[in-house]
Amino acid sequence: MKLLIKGGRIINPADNMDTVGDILIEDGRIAEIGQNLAIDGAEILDAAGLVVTPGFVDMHVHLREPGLEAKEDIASGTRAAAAGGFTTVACMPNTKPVVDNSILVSGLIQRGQTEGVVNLKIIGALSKGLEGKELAEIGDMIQAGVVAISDDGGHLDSTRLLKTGLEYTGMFGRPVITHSEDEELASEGFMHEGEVSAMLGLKGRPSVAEDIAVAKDIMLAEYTNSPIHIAHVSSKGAVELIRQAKQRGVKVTAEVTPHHLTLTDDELKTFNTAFKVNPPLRSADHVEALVAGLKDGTLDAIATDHAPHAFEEKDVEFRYAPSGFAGLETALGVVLTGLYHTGKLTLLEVIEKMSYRPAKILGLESGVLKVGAPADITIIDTEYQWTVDCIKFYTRGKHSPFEGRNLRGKSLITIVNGSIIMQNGEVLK
Ligand SMILES: NC(=O)N[C@@H](CC(=O)O)C(=O)O
Repeated sequence: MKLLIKGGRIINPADNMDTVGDILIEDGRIAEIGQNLAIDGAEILDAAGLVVTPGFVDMHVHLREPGLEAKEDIASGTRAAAAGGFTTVACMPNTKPVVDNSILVSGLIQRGQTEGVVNLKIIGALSKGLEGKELAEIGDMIQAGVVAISDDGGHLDSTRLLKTGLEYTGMFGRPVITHSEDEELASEGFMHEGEVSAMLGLKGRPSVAEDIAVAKDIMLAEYTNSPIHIAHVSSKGAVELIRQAKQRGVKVTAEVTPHHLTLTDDELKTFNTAFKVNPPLRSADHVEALVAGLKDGTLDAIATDHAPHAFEEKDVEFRYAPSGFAGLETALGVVLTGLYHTGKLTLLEVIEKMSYRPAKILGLESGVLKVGAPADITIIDTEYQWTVDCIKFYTRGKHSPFEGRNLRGKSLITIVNGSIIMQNGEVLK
């Protein structure tokens, strides 16, 4: 089967390519990139006026399988990914049971192949049951194919366990991904600690809880000389700590979410649970530092932290609602509207942080447009205007902090391993 994408603006961050041209796909891989390609028998996809990019890679999603399928499962979550322009997602192990052994990992990889419509990568737990007491079967899970190890959902407060986990995971060249928020300071809070939390009378999760945890986690990575990846960075202190660590040569990478880059704690004034998330939405000074950190490369990747919950779980009083919300279907629109159309990031930078960088961090072959690479491609319209309507989401998580917002920019076509799986917003499988 041959597919020819014609006349699109091809942006490939790996080699700073930004040119109008054609891409030929054959047998699931990129066969040729060039001008005016004419191939007999190829299906033609007209991309004139559109941007052709490496398929997006979301290195931080919660697909809730196994055990929490009322919130999401691999079928619904990977369809949401396809709708959002993602061709690969890596799912976190905070499921029921926790993904902390190779049997579960192999099962999920298999489910990904039968139920998933995009490439599914698995992240295994660092501690058994996410309890922070004993190491999970890290070596076995890496052999079974996990791309990283993480106790995401909470901070691994045990320095001893994190040190051993880093040493062990580092031996395999894989990163430990940390949810860096000091539990003792943060766990009783509902939102960012600051003026707004004082006004609302809600206990806060102070930014220093994140700073302390990031400092500690980076020190352990530096000591063990092992790769660490800081998930969903949200505080300006954390950005500065990561910046300094990179200058010292620590093997640290970091991600930031579309919501932390564009929303502040002001939104919480409505007590709308769609804005409740960990780490919390912070004040404008933090948001500014995150955008600056993304721009200067301190923060490597944009990841959604797609964390869907069942409608009725979120539809309760603020205090009782679980943290997290759907992110896969709004990510590109939010980032283009908030960062690209405002001139804060170039289009190449946006694409780099949504495809090339996260693929590199996870050691994937994708994230690039080059001959021989898997044909994972996203075609986007940067000018497409649309309004977020959660009811239309493919994800089961029908809460989004962007509900009702007008966004500019959308992925129109998602191609996974050479097959078109989403076209004009509709997932075809
Ligand atoms: N990000 C969130 O607010 N929620 C995540 C877990 C977490 O990282 O707290 C979830 O799994 O629901």
